[in-house]
Amino acid sequence: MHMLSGEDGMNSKLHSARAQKTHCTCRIHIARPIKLRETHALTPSPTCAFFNPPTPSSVPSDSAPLKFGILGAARIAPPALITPAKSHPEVEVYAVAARDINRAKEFAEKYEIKKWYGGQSGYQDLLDDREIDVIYNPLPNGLHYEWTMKALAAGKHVLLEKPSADTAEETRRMVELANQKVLVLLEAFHYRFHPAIQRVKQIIDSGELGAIKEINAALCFPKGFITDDDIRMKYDLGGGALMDCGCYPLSCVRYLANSNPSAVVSASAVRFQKDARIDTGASADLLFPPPNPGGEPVKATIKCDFSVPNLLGFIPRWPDVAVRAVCEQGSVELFNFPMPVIYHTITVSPAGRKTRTEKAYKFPPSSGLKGEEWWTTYRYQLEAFVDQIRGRAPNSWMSSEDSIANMEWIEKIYEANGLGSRPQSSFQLP
Ligand SMILES: NC(=O)C1=CN([C@@H]2O[C@H](COP(=O)(O)OP(=O)(O)OC[C@H]3O[C@@H](n4cnc5c(N)ncnc54)[C@H](OP(=O)(O)O)[C@@H]3O)[C@@H](O)[C@H]2O)C=CC1
Ligand SMILES: O=C1OC[C@@H](O)[C@H](O)[C@H]1O
Repeated sequence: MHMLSGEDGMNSKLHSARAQKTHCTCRIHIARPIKLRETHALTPSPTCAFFNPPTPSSVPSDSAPLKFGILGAARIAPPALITPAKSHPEVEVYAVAARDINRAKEFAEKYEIKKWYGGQSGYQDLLDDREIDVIYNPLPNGLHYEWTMKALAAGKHVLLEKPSADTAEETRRMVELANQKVLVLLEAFHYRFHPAIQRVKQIIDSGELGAIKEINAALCFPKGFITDDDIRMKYDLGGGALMDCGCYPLSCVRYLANSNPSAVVSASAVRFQKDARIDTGASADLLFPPPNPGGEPVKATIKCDFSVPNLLGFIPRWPDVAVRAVCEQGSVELFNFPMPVIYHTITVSPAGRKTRTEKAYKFPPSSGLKGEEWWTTYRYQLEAFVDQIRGRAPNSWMSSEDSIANMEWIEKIYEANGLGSRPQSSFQLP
């Protein structure tokens, strides 16, 4: 079956041409081509990116693929690791562990993973598997610390889901152990690795729009997306909207401001009816140091929500998933900073000049940076992670200090909104 939902023949041809260019083996293209005013790239097919990426025709013979083991049959594992791994010649998703052996087996069979572990000792058995080089940790936030510490202690590199832990102290300890063991530990803030957010940062840093004055970022989901029994609603597992989706806008404003905040000006939260320690939505006003000596502090607002109600109860709202920076001589906005491969727009409005729209699915050829237009944020992230393990220079990197600082400010916002930090793990390495 070859199904195209493009609006006209011209767009269909563009899609076919792209499929050939990237040697994409996808058979179903559901992306709706977009009419662009000024583009740097065409819109890739999310189907190709998320479900059926091209597979490499040859594997480099100089080094065996890194074998990854997954802790938990988590929903995020397929888009964040299993699918991106298919197009990475140096990655093999080799094993999975789940608390229930049948679940582990089912997951392994579904995703063609060679080995599975289960039962009470399943997670530890996976860590003890000497074949495994790297652990992907997509456990609930409240278990990130314990299982990352155990994985590092077992000598494995770790790709750790966001937010890195429940507290900054936990993140600090994981970073210390990784450094001590000379292992790579990366918090999976995938959006950072994509050209779209990096292009926005480049525009700001270039000074084209003058000094930055204000940044606003949001990540809000429609009501019903997160159910009451989800790990995100459980305090003991490190739940809460600020932890889950608020950590992105926070990370994003810190990234674009090139610094950490200097203060939380105000913070509020909507509390979950069944557990007042859980926020189903949160927002905070932050201040950042002035970009220039003697200048004004930069103002920032972050917002997250698990349950944005539909209009009139049934009409979904336009998703609030944008970051916008207002500078002295104009503004720049990136719509859909967390999932840019599906669709994104960078709108640059220089004061007194024409607004332009950019797209950035791939780095410009002159940069020498790696990537394909269909690469998801996760695929870019995996490339960088493997490069770092292999001792090659990645396209870009997110430092451990950055992860620690994000947790510090999550805690400061929870302190300011009255909910308090998530519980620190009592786990200690033997
Ligand atoms: N980078 C991204 O885009 C995203 C990141 N995430 C992050 O990934 C992590 C997992 O999220 P998600 O995949 O949605 O969650 P899931 O609930 O689908 O997966 C969590 C896994 O944790 C395991 N687990 C172990 N102990 C418990 C416990 N006490 N209660 C519940 N589950 C337990 C379960 O594994 P088992 O199979 O052993 O039962 C389960 O598969 C979170 O940290 C989240 O923030 C989530 C979504 C997107
Ligand atoms: O990391 C995330 O990004 C996407 C959301 O669906 C999810 O709640 C969050 O964990």
